[in-house]
Amino acid sequence: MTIRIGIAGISGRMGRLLAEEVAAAGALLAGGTTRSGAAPAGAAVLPDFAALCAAADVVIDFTHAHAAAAHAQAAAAAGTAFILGSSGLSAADEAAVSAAAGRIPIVYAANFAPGVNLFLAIAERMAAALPGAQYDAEIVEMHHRQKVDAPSGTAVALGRAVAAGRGTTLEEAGRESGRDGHCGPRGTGTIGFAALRGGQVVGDHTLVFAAASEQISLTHQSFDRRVYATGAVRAALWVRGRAPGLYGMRDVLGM
Ligand SMILES: NC(=O)C1=CN([C@@H]2O[C@H](COP(=O)(O)OP(=O)(O)OC[C@H]3O[C@@H](n4cnc5c(N)ncnc54)[C@H](OP(=O)(O)O)[C@@H]3O)[C@@H](O)[C@H]2O)C=CC1
Ligand SMILES: O=C(O)C1=N[C@H](C(=O)O)C[C@H](O)C1
Repeated sequence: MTIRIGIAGISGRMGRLLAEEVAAAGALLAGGTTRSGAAPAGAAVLPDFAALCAAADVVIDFTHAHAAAAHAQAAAAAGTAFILGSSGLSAADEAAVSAAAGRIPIVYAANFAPGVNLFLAIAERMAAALPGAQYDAEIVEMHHRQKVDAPSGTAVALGRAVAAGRGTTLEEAGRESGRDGHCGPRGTGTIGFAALRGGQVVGDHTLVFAAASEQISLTHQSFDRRVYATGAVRAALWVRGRAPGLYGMRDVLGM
């Protein structure tokens, strides 16, 4: 049976592209939700997120962190698989998403681009080989001027990958961000973040390992946010029929 895919926030930058990619994949666009914008022509607008879940086999959500927990709970109540791309979730939001994944399959990814997911795997391996006592890990990201959260979800995921490679967590290693004024020297083993905003940059991420006598950097750049939409629709096709659980894009890609 043709898969029915619903899109939360269908009038947003990602929502519009997702609607196009659902059609391009030969899936059925079950409709979308929007509070203020105009939905793409031909897309049914559902009154709320619960109605969207009732109309769809899988719902894709690229809206806002503040909606993530409630959306995951509503998807679980409806038994609808859930693809979550929103960034900037708090620890409590992520705990609610994990709890919902006890009842439905959820794919939650900071970034749905294949190259970024390879970057995350490489970051973990690099960090394992470059100890924090000698190599300072710094993550620099740049995005369009409309982005509302910082650092980006992808930057945080890179920080988590570095920490995992060093056998710790980002919380234990410590985050350094927003350096300004007399902020003191850098902490050994911490992970630094810097966020740039401007123009219409789709998404640039650089991971730097800087030591006393050498430095290595790895950069990923997205030139078209359609890469995220294609990845999210791929995840939606993959997730149907899966057992409940919290999956990542690396599961979808078989990495
Ligand atoms: N994981 C990934 O690969 C990617 C993640 N993202 C993330 O996706 C999210 C959306 O990005 P983008 O499309 O650029 O943003 P936009 O602001 O263009 O779109 C978001 C849409 O969500 C709706 N929305 C906003 N807040 C809420 C809310 N509290 N509840 C319900 N709906 C809401 C708005 O529509 P309306 O007002 O009509 O309801 C809006 O149109 C961001 O968190 C971004 O970081 C973006 C790209 C890739
Ligand atoms: O808001 C965006 O645009 C993006 N958000 C995601 C993030 O926060 O990492 C993914 C991508 O970088 C684009």
